[in-house]
Amino acid sequence: MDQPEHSPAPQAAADTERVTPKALADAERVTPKALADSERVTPMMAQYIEIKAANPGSLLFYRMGDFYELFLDDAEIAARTLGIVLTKRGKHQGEDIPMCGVPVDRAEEYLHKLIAAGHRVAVCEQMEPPAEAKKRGPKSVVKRDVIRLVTPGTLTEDALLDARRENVLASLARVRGSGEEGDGYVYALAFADISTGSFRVAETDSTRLSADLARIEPAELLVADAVYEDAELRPLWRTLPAVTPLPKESFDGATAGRRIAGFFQVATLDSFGSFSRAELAAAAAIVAYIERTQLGARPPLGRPQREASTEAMIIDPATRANLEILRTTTGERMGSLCAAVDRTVTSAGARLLARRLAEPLTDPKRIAERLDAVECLVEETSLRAQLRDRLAGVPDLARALSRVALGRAGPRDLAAIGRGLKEGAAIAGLIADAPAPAELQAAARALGGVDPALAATLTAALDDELPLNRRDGGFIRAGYQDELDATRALRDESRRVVAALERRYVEETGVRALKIRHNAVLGYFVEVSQQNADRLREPPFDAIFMHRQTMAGAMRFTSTELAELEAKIASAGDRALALEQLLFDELVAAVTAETEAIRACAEALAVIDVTAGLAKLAVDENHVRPEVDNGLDFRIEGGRHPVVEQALRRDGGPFVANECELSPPEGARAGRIWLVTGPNMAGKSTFLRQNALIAILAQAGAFVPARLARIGVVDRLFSRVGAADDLARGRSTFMVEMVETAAILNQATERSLVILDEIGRGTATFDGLSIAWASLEHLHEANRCRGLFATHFHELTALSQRLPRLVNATVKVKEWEGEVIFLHEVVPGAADRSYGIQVAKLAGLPHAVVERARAVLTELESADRAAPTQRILDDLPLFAALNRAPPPAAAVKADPVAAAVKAALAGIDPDEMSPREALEALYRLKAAAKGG
Ligand SMILES: Nc1ncnc2c1ncn2[C@@H]1O[C@H](COP(=O)(O)OP(=O)(O)OP(=O)(O)O)[C@@H](O)[C@H]1O
Repeated sequence: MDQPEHSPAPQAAADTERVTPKALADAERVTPKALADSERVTPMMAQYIEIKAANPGSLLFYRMGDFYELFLDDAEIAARTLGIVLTKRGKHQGEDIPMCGVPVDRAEEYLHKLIAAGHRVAVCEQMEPPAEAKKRGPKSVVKRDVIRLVTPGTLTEDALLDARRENVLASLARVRGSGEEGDGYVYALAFADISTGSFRVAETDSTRLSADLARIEPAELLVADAVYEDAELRPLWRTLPAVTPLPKESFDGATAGRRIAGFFQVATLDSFGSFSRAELAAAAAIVAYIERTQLGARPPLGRPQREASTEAMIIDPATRANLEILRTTTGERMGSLCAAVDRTVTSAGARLLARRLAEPLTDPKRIAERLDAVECLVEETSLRAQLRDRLAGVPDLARALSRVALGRAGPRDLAAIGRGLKEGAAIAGLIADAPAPAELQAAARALGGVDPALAATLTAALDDELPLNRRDGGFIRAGYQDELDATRALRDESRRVVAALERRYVEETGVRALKIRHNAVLGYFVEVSQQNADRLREPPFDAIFMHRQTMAGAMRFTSTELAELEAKIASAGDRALALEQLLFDELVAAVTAETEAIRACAEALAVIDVTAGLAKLAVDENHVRPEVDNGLDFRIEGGRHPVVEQALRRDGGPFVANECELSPPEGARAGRIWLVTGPNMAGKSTFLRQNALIAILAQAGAFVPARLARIGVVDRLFSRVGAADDLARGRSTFMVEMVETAAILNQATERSLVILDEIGRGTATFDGLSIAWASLEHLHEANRCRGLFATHFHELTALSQRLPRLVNATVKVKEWEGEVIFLHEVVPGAADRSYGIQVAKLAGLPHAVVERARAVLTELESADRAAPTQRILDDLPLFAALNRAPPPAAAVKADPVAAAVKAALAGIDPDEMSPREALEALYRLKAAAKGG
């Protein structure tokens, strides 16, 4: 059948309804009512202005026919961001009105670009057909309303989302606290992903706020106006993609509980567990914002889960960036820890894995539960393979469910839920037959929580090939409903009757080129060429055919018979479509009734996918189960860097495994610090990072790239590796380095793991050496943390004489015919030189520069480099600055000089000495103090 020849002209309305530029520009300043009353404003513009003013801060997508139009500033912003043509729509008082438009069927693509560029968009739809408006009079405008605010944190469409990344909306509440700590405020974060339904709350404080935000990675953060304006916090906003200030009422503690209860349709929050005032305020702000942006539609949010502040390993933003946990420093997934260990086969699995890596656990019991599950699937090879096979066919249940709940679903979303539930049931069966540990059993139970009849109904109701939109119809399977089948048969039969009628007319008139066609304006009509038209206008045919339209070269007619047939076809087609819409609503209702159970099912599938993926990784990459307990050990044997190892393998090179022992020495109550020296390019940074990554993997519940790993839970992980400017915050490279070092020295505890790479490098040698020296002493004596400290200041190795838990380690190299060969092997001891010049030569520095550098180095080395170090060690114990008790007795005992002086003093009795004997004793003491 022919398509309609043209659709109603989308621009027609704009042509007739003139826009007043000044009025539009004033839209946010002048009351809409006043403007609407003004005679300069057409009814359409009055409507536009009113809607624009009601949605400040958003670009307005104003629906006109097949386009969303933008006007004035909105148009200029959109045209610039989207790279589309900016046109003009009329003039007023000499001013042009800028305008641009995007076609409705490509709106998602443009929305995506605008949101990614940090804008928010109010989508304004026509709420009635234009014909309806006409009935109210020629000047009436089509009713329009904003049906949704699209913001970075409230997206649900697949086209707008990254399948493998969560899209988190967070809110930060601040209330006055009673405690003296920090800045006197209590903070809480609430964070939800409305595309999947997760919803959590956690308390935080001013010192760990940035670490928590880095962990949560919100796409959009909501804060109260006053918090937004806080000068102390402002720099933090710049690190986030979008921050939305809201009036303080959104965070009002008095109404928070009621608002949350209202959203979840419960009378009280008692069954939700207990929440602090700040937590309630944060959760209420999220709920209110969702209601505002979704205009009443309710996404399938789970009840807010409360997180204890000690639940996750704290990792500050700099450490996350340095260790490239979810993304590399250049922002790509490829090359990150997450990409290297991800073997999941579903996007929900990939999202959960990223979340687990972003927040490793600190409770050995929960870590062991995850590890038990991974271990089970490491051993059960065939179960693992079967699970992964099944999982590969599981669609993104959570996101489909969210669209269903928000009324944005198409037939494919419903089918995805049906398919997901069916696969889920099969997966639950596989696990039930296996000796599965608690975590997998719990997941299998969740999979069994959905009524199997739902999946059966969805499969029976929905066709195999489905249209994208419900309004297109044609998605209900034949045989599902008798009434629909009968109506469709009538519709299709009628079409055959049209074809038969056409054949009959051809025979009766003898006009072979006669056609029955269809368009939106005329409906069905008979069309013949101009030459044949006269035949139909003569008796006897003029009694049958009535002239409708003359075209260039063709003439159109209708007949009573055709009109009757048309009515029958149209009504059957409409009725079939209407029946399908009813059935669609019924299916939506059936799915919505099971929201909680389906969400639990989606989560369980993600858990199984992550577990099976980690098991596959462990087998493929030869990872082992780490032992994680509440002690202070950190012993890694045969440790490897998961990312570098895989990269080297691609290039055909072997990775050299290394040991790391930071456990407390016999009798000590704090762990060790390794001082790693070694030539450039030897592998110091790789070694440092690999141990941090092993800690993250172990506490996330994954097997680790090592032969053995025993780890006492790490509460906070710090790393200062490499240096980068933070020009946005006005900090130089060295300043950034010092700010990060300060945070470590102020916050690291005995339970922490600290990775410091070449601190003090960014300033003059002696300044740098002194800072590195004092920092190392502080870490050892005050923080007492486990740590790895890589440096090119060889002078620091002398400190191990004085600091009992400091161990020197170096990365081995071989020198051969003046060239340096990297062995990448970490061994006890100190490096004697840097081989910087050899590395520079390898890098292709001009020959003349290399030779000159060698000469300068020889000069410099002839000066005695050890002397100043020895003096600091002997005469200036920097720990005195710590204002703490003297070094422990063990340290004194270990120092032969101190022991000799002590022994000499013990043999002296001043009351029994002559002046000469006293003078001799003094000389002996002086000699002993010099180590002589
Ligand atoms: N254990 C290892 N086995 C094999 N190759 C390694 C190993 N460790 C490092 N490498 C290789 O050596 C390169 C240099 O490593 P890395 O950057 O860690 O050196 P570095 O000692 O920190 O150097 P610099 O002091 O110049 O910063 C890496 O890119 C990697 O390819």
